[in-house]
Amino acid sequence: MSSVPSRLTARVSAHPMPVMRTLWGLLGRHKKVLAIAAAALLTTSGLTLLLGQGIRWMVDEGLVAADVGQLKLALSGLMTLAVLMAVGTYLRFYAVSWLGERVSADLRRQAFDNLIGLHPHYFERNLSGEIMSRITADTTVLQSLIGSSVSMALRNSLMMTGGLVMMLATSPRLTLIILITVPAVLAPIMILGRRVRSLSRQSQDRLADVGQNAIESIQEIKTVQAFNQVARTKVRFANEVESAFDVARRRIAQRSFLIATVIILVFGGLSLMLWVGGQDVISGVLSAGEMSAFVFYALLVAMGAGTLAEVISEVQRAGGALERLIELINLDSLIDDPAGPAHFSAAGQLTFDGVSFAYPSRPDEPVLTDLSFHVQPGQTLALVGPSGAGKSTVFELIQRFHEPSHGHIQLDGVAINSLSLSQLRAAIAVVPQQPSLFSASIADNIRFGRPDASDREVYDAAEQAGADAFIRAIPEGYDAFVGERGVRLSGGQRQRIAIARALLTQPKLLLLDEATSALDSNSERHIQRALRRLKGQMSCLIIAHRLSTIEHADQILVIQHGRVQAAGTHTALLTSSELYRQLHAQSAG
Ligand SMILES: Nc1ncnc2c1ncn2[C@@H]1O[C@H](COP(=O)(O)OP(=O)(O)OP(=O)(O)O)[C@@H](O)[C@H]1O
Repeated sequence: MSSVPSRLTARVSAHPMPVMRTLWGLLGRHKKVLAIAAAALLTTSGLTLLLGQGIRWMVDEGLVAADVGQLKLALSGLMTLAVLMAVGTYLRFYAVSWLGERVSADLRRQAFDNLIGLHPHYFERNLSGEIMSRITADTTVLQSLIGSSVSMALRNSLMMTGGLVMMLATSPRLTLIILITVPAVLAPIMILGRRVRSLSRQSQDRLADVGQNAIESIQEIKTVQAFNQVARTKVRFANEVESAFDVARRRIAQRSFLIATVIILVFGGLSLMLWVGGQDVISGVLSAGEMSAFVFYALLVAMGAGTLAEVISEVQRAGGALERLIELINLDSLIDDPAGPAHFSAAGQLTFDGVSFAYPSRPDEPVLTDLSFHVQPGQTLALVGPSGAGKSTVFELIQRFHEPSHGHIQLDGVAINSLSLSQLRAAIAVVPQQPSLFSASIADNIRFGRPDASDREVYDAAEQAGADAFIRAIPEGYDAFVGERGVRLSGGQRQRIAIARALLTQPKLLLLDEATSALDSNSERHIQRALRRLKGQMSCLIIAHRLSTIEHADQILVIQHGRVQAAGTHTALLTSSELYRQLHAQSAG
């Protein structure tokens, strides 16, 4: 949505040098193909230049001298050159396109590899559609840059240089006229090119907005339709599309103007040259063959300049795309593995020691203040409190999605930020408030945290989570496809699959955030019995609004405004805490 500022692109455009260095680094990994491409490029350019000499030979020795033998010889020479050029061009095209595809695939992977490990806060600031457009659209721009533009630029620069040398050798006077034209061509290219570049970047950003807008509306399609917002959504989308079109239109207008300017300047110069050169041939200073060869080289130079103008603006466009990709690849995660992770074997003892925290997006609003508690291995701790008190935030901190601003969190006596993220997360399993399922089968969803689990283990976990019976009642059973984000299942069914998924990983610390809120009391009792059977094998932290579900917890923390208001067992709290009594009465009523 356009109202959300784009952080991805907030940074001012990077200096071109690091961009070129990165590009070179990426290409440098494929030295063999690069060498083939370079050799083919040099050869075909050299051969093209030789063609001019073939033409001179054909005109002077064959046509003007009226010698059929020489004409034949010249033509066979030209034909041989053409065949060699065909082979060279084949190699060049293949190698260069291969490099384009390879580098964009490498970049796509690097960007995704870095993204998937970034701190979750990053994804709150940057919309998923926008990030995906970086990985797909920007890498495609790059593929065309390396796969054609760079090669075209190099080829045309070579031709221009070679053509100019040959022109000088043929007629320095005429060359002078061309040389005067060149700066007149290059100056407007540079100025207009810069404008095209900035518009290109804007154009890419607008496109990303369009993608994000569509993704959100489609993901929330039922909300959009139920609230009768189809027409307004269409208008909003249309505005995004039109604003993207408008920037694109301005970009192509600049670019068209750039191309038109180049054509006029180049052909103006050529006409001047033909006028002067034609007079030289008439007065006998130049031979007809030399004049033909000169025109051929001049055309090469002119076409080279024209193509360069076009390619330069494309290179600039891709420069923007590459800058953004490099930004993505080099982003450091705020949550990272420590340099030397501690040696660790989890038992499930958890300690919060004076923990305070505010979300990075609202640094001045403390969500947790001086929170301390202790859970022994195998114990169950319940967190209760009004909505927004900070209970789910406690779970986020345990999983190290954020760092506390003060205080320490320890798992089995080790600070969690001195454990590697995989050590920490292997010890924990979570059932979130809104369980997320992937568009795969039920079995695959349960296996998500332990892909190598056997069918038996999957069935057992489902049984403990009270899911086995309903899964078997579905015609395809465990192979049933759950739809995107699990839309084909009910809320309670999704919750039970999420519980099965968590139990299957055999965690030492199980975090249940309103995990049974959508279940009927029968299914809920079934899960509670299963959890009691597992007591001792894992510690359990439960957030619940229905207090009847946590009455048996070893310890209950009553949290309000991010602080512990009271702590104790159910019976103790009923007498000691007014807030607990209120919450209890509300949840019972
Ligand atoms: N990503 C976030 N960025 C900024 N603020 C957040 C974020 N997530 C939660 N908050 C804020 O932090 C506070 C605590 O939220 P939290 O989800 O921990 O509450 P809770 O006690 O679990 O509530 P509930 O019982 O409704 O689930 C709330 O005021 C919420 O608005």
